[in-house]
Amino acid sequence: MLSVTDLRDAAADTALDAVVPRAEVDVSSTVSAVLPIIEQVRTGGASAVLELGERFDGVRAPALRVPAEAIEQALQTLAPEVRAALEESIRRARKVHAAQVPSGTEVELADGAIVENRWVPVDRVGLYVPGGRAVYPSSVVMNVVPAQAAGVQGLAVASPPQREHGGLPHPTVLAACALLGVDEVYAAGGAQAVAMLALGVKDDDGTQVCAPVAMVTGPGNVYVAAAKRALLGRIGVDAEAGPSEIAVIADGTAQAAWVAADLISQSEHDPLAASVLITDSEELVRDVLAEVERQAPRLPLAEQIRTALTGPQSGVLLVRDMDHAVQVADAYAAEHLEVHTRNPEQVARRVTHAGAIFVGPHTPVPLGDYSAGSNHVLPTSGTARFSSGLNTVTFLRLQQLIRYDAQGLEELIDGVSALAHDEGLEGHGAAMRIRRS
Ligand SMILES: NC(=O)c1ccc[n+]([C@@H]2O[C@H](COP(=O)([O-])OP(=O)(O)OC[C@H]3O[C@@H](n4cnc5c(N)ncnc54)[C@H](O)[C@@H]3O)[C@@H](O)[C@H]2O)c1
Ligand SMILES: N[C@H](CO)Cc1c[nH]c[nH+]1
Ligand SMILES: [Zn+2]
Repeated sequence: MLSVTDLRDAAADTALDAVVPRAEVDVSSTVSAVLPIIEQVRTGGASAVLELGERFDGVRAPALRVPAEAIEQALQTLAPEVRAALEESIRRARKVHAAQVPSGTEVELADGAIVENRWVPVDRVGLYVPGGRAVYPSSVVMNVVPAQAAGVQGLAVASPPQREHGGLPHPTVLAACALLGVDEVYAAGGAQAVAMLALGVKDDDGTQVCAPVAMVTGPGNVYVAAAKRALLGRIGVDAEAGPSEIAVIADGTAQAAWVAADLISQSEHDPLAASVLITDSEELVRDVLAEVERQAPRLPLAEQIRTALTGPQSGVLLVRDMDHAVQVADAYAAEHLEVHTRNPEQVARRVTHAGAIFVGPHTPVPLGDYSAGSNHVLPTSGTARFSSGLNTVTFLRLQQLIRYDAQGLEELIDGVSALAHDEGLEGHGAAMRIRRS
């Protein structure tokens, strides 16, 4: 299923970012498809969101805002083993995200000259929880926990209406909200959900149904990522966390069956999901390909897995050695990178471009998808070169408080006047000198 590209003889000046596998359909090529949806929500409000749900999710939600009783009912009927697993995921995630809260600092630069750095949470955020091809209660945890750790006061969750559940979001999504103390939940998916959160929507009678948020975070398919990009500026967004990706760096010591299972795991998310093996071992390539053929057809989502693994975004890259593997992995900048090598710690520390790195054979990506304590909302499509995964700081703004007294100011009046004069902005210098006693 996976095509093999041999990079061992590639010239030293080969542009690696041009040879790594990438999907043909990406966020930029999808923005034009979501603009009319955003416009429809802007002009049509809540009823437009419901209509779009009917069109894209095949069901009209009974109401956009999920009633409190439905959330409570979902918690009451949650299977005990799922509840216990969710509670453990929440417990671990809370510990990790609490440790990300930065402390403010106050710097005294001279007598009467202080700059304070303080972290302020975003007031109100919209958290997107996917629910098209699969449902993602785990994404409730991954969105809500860092937002709460940051101290965000207003949390609104949106997740697509489910036909099998009368147009409500999936009951485990609702139960996860209840466990985390979130009661503002909307039955809305895709670009229309992002637009609803960003712009706010009213009922036909003018009643506000969803108030606008300052920021939208969360993973989703390419339509969700495109809507976040289209609305950026009106709102803040987290990294582009689109169709899932896994890259595995492996050498001849790797267990082929485990590597194959992990490559398959991410490919079941989306036909656009990407699975990439980077190895210097021809023998491992042969064994992994055989394992993929053996394992994939046994899974319920076998057809989707085949589509993802045979797409241009997936493949095997045969490299010269582990140095070359690190260069290729950096060029690919995977959402998730697994390292299955003789010295996984050493190799992992050398890779700088990856949303998250899973070190060693006992740390598979699905562990991080649900319960490792790390966050699974991670940058895709090479954006790990400049973005982080969702974290507590995503929901914080660094604000500076500048406090100078007369003595502190006096020391800088001449310097600032000189700089202002040099920029041709004499009013700036004058505003300094007027304070000279
Ligand atoms: N990178 C990450 O951190 C991360 C984490 C979890 C999940 N994911 C990804 O999230 C995605 C979840 O996708 P999903 O589809 O299951 O759920 P989703 O909720 O992201 O998307 C479903 C919505 O897509 C919209 N949609 C579908 N077809 C459309 C069309 N033709 N035009 C306009 N809108 C359309 C619909 O409005 C629907 O509600 C997967 O790609 C998965 O890999 C990524
Ligand atoms: N692998 C996804 C991130 O790309 C997260 C997830 C949730 N559930 C299963 N997997
Ligand atoms: Zn996953």
